[in-house]
Amino acid sequence: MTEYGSDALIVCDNIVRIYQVENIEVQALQGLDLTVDRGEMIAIVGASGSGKSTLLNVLSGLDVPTAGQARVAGWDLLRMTPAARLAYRRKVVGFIWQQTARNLLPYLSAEENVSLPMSFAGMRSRRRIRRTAELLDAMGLADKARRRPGELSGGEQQRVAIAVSLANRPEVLFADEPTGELDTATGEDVFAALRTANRNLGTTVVIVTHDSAVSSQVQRTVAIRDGRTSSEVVRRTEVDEFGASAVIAREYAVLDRAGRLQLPSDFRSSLGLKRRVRLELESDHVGVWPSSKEDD
Ligand SMILES: Nc1ncnc2c1ncn2[C@@H]1O[C@H](COP(=O)(O)OP(=O)(O)OP(=O)(O)O)[C@@H](O)[C@H]1O
Repeated sequence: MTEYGSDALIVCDNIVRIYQVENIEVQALQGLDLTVDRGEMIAIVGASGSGKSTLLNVLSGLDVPTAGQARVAGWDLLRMTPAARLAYRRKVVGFIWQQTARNLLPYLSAEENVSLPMSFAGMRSRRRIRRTAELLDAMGLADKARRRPGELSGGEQQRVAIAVSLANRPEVLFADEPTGELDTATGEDVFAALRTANRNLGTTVVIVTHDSAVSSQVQRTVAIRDGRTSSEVVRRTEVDEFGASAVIAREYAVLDRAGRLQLPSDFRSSLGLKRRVRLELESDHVGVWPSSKEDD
């Protein structure tokens, strides 16, 4: 059997993150599994406190899980030296925060902000200038390159932030509520910019969001509940016999490596499924029945 997620770009295998707050343990992630393939653009959704930000912090190298395995582009996130962690954060991943002001240096122009990570990486000036112009152009901001963040709208600032995060050609872009502070139309522009990064530049994109306009437009939406992945919606475009295309969305329960899955609570309550269930293997599905009265 091949190793779990061996061909995926991001692999989280049973990750646990426990915070200790004064003698109380908070389990922010409780055995979370997730794989993301290279080139995917996915959304992560979930109620407040379900563990989304903790997961992004782990994946972007800001935080270290208590247990489990997490790998991104071959980097083992539980076993990195401080120097490797810095290199990982500079070269392998890009990050966009919800608070627009946190993404950019206020006293630098848009082009200076985009150019900065390339200077840190030691890129020669001529290449840097060319790439800065290309990135701002791809984000639809060629005419605003000289403006400082304070002279740009919230959506324009987020698009500059996307250009900054793409500067050193990261493998993955992580965005935590990138449209959270924006109105609908501006949020759409930011989402379009992320899509450009994904489609035209080939960057894998992972977005944590409460915004249904975002989560309904990506290929896959992963739902997190109580620090675990609980379900996934996969979307694909189907063309009918008349040539009309429609997006088909299908919801799946997540099956972990050990074969465990969670039955939705409304399924359990409507059939009275409790403590144990009877399983039967059919030719193309598995049947789940309540245990018989006599055995209860
Ligand atoms: N630094 C910390 N110290 C202690 N507990 C924390 C810390 N960070 C997060 N938690 C706790 O871990 C759990 C998950 O938090 P997390 O911020 O990951 O959730 P979230 O899904 O991102 O929520 P939101 O949508 O509100 O941002 C919560 O119970 C939270 O209180």
